[in-house]
Amino acid sequence: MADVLPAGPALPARVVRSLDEHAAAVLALGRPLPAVTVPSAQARGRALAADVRSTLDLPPWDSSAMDGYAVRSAELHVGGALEVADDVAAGDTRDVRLPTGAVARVMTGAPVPDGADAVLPVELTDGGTRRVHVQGVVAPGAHVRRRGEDVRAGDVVLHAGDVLGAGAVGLLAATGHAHVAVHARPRVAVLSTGSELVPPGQPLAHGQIHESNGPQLAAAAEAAGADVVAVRVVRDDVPAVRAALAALVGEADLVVTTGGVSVGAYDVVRDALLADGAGELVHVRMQPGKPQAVGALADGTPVLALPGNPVSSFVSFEVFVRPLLRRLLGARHVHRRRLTADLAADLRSTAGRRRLLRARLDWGSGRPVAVLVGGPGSHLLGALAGADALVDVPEDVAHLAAGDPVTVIDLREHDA
Ligand SMILES: Nc1nc2c(c(=O)[nH]1)N[C@H]1C(S)=C(S)[C@@H](COP(=O)(O)OP(=O)(O)OC[C@H]3O[C@@H](n4cnc5c(N)ncnc54)[C@H](O)[C@@H]3O)O[C@H]1N2
Ligand code: MOO
Repeated sequence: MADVLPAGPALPARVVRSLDEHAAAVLALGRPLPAVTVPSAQARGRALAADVRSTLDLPPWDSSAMDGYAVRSAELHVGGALEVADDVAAGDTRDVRLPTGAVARVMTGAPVPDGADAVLPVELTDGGTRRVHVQGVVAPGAHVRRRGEDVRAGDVVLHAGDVLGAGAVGLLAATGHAHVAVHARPRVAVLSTGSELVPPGQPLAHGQIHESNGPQLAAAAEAAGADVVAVRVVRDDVPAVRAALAALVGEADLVVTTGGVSVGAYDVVRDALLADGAGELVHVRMQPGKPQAVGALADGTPVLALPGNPVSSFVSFEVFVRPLLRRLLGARHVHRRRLTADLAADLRSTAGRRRLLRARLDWGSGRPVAVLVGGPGSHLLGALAGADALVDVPEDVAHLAAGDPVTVIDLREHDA
């Protein structure tokens, strides 16, 4: 499969890989980080390190689903009246027993007294507080939430590898877990290289541009669950890049760089990683994202070197960095969801390289239609913010027609 491009006179050799081959090689660099215990209320976005079992039945006792009266359903007759023997609000901790021939007023979420088998909603009565006039009847079991009907004590309610969304945080609290074991968040350092880069907010001289890959990658890493510990910029100078990488030893679980991995005279990340001995240059048969490199810090921390073009670094993050981050995070599902969409317009590609094209999904007709945005150039940032999907054009496809089904990578954030 993978072969090696012949090195030109001055260029180091590159491994040639398909996108999937390189993605698999990158994913193999990481394993889930060790477990840590965190307050459940702060666990959103974290991946569980172990299965979680409920400590109790849910509901923990029979409870009322309606405001009304706890009754013996057999005692109800339209037009009849019954004594209201008790009044049970939510939070009432007494053990109440319903006398024969009487009802107890109950509120939603209140315990249903022993002896009652149903709740008569207040709307089916005159709302009386001493005696209540019955205007309708209910069947046994009506409006009673049975103990344990939702969750049983000891049930596994969440699984190792689940990434916790808001619903899971609620479930942890409801099942009695103040703390939970999750994997540590991956610490990510981002290093942008380029002597042309100037921070946003500072004036640009001719030949300079604002540094945008750093903030972009940091935001993408945070959205993937990482803890971004550094976003730094280095000029195109091999010793400076090596020093910047060395300074990250012990600080990060993953280093992501951009720029300087191609074939230019000042492609310094390439040279710095090779100089450190652990570097591998890769030519991925894809566009954008062709030039890639992988290396390691002195302590073995992986370094993923992405191309500098903003769209290339964005797409490379999606298909190479993000799955590895999700693996470090401990997530069971490391890949984005894929959907089938209809292509909005004809598309030409180049057989021999996989294309990942930015698109916006139009759901107006009920099924997704992929509208390409931003054009093919890897420098075209203008429309990037409007893309919520990447159309995946296989290596061997040169033409697709409007209406053709295509696989798209769904970039929208989902829990789990
Ligand atoms: N002769 C060849 N030239 C290029 C080839 C090739 O095969 N032969 N490949 C092209 C492809 S494809 C890509 S992708 C780029 C990747 O190059 P590098 O990774 O070495 O990136 P740079 O040259 O440093 O920068 C490329 C481009 O992106 C801008 N950039 C870089 N960093 C940032 C940043 N942090 N924020 C915003 N913009 C950034 C930079 O100014 C350049 O315009 O190489 C092609 N060339
Ligand atoms: O492969 Mo480069 O990433 O297009 O611009």
